[in-house]
Amino acid sequence: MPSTNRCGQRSRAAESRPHPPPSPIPASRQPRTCQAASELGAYKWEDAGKAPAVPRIAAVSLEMSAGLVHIKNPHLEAMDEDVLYHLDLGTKTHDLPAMFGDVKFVCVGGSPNRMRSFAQFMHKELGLEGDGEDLADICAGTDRYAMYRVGPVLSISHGMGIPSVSIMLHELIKLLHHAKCRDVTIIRIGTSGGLGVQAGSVVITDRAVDARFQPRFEQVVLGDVVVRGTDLDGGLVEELLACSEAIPDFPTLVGHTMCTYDFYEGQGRLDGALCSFSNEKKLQYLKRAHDAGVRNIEMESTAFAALCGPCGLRAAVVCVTLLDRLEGDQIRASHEVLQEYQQRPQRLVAAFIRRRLGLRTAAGNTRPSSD
Ligand SMILES: O=P(O)(O)O[C@H]1O[C@H](CO)[C@@H](O)[C@H]1O
Ligand SMILES: O=c1cc[nH]c(=O)[nH]1
Repeated sequence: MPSTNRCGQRSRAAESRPHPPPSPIPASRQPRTCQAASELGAYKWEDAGKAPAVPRIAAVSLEMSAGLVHIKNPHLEAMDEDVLYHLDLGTKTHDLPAMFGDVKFVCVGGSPNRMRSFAQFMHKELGLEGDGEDLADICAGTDRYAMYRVGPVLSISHGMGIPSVSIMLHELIKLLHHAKCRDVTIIRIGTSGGLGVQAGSVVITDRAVDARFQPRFEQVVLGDVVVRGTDLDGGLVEELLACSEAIPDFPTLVGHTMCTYDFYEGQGRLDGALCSFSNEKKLQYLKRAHDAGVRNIEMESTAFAALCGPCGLRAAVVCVTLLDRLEGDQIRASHEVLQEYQQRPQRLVAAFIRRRLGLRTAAGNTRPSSD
């Protein structure tokens, strides 16, 4: 495998650097760990008040080996209806297997317009009939998220930040499970702030890390901190990087992505309504992040990885960088430039989907509309 892509931008440094050791946490503050491998074994069935007929671990591994999406919640089995409230869908009101059973690719991103424009772009890239202009929003009954279906591709918006993406993913993963989808690949196509990379570069995430540069996602559950791993699919990273070779007009690299709970202070910005640190401290922090292998910063990747992987979805994160955070905080590029930047992850992911489907011509070299 080449050590750089055509633009010479592959970040080997980010891949080869060992994990920095976890920062010491006093025993009294040690969070309850719920890493993917140990999670099932640690689950207490008596807590759920219902033992399954088939040992759950065996049932789940059967589902996984069949490529099915599985949910790790025994309570769902006892429900006669599942209302996916924020998607305006449900198991009694909709025939989910008929609507979604053959979905193979799910693409998610913050903005409803971006995800509509991506769906229209995929309509063209897949050579489907019509111009794709009249695609219906499947979630039109709610204004929380927007969802479009184009052939085997589902395109869904998730809003900004971990709480918003997490709600959408809980319902989306249940939807894919109820629909009996198999072998689903899910990709976040987003925007981000770069670290030491040229604005407009596309970063394929090899590791999603938190604001302490650790590959973990922490959530308070019933008053305890639960920690989940943030593994992404290494094979997908390589496949996506290989697809970038056919799109030479922007740099694509592999690196760690830092996920924060905030756009301003949480990403070390000096330009929020509040700021509690100096420019010097900010730069020290961002340089430490860069030294730890971080090449971009956004606000969903750890939750995305922590939810998708354990449920049997092959997951990847592909984000364009809108600026280099070592050079500033404000995003000053023009509307036109930002629109074109946003299209870059879409073009790469379209090329990937086309390659997976065996469609050969001009992959990635047409452009989405500028919505
Ligand atoms: O471009 P999207 O997908 O919205 O993602 C990035 O942009 C938002 C901040 O502007 C955050 O949600 C961040 O993760
Ligand atoms: O700096 C940036 C740009 C886009 N999205 C982020 O989360 N941060």
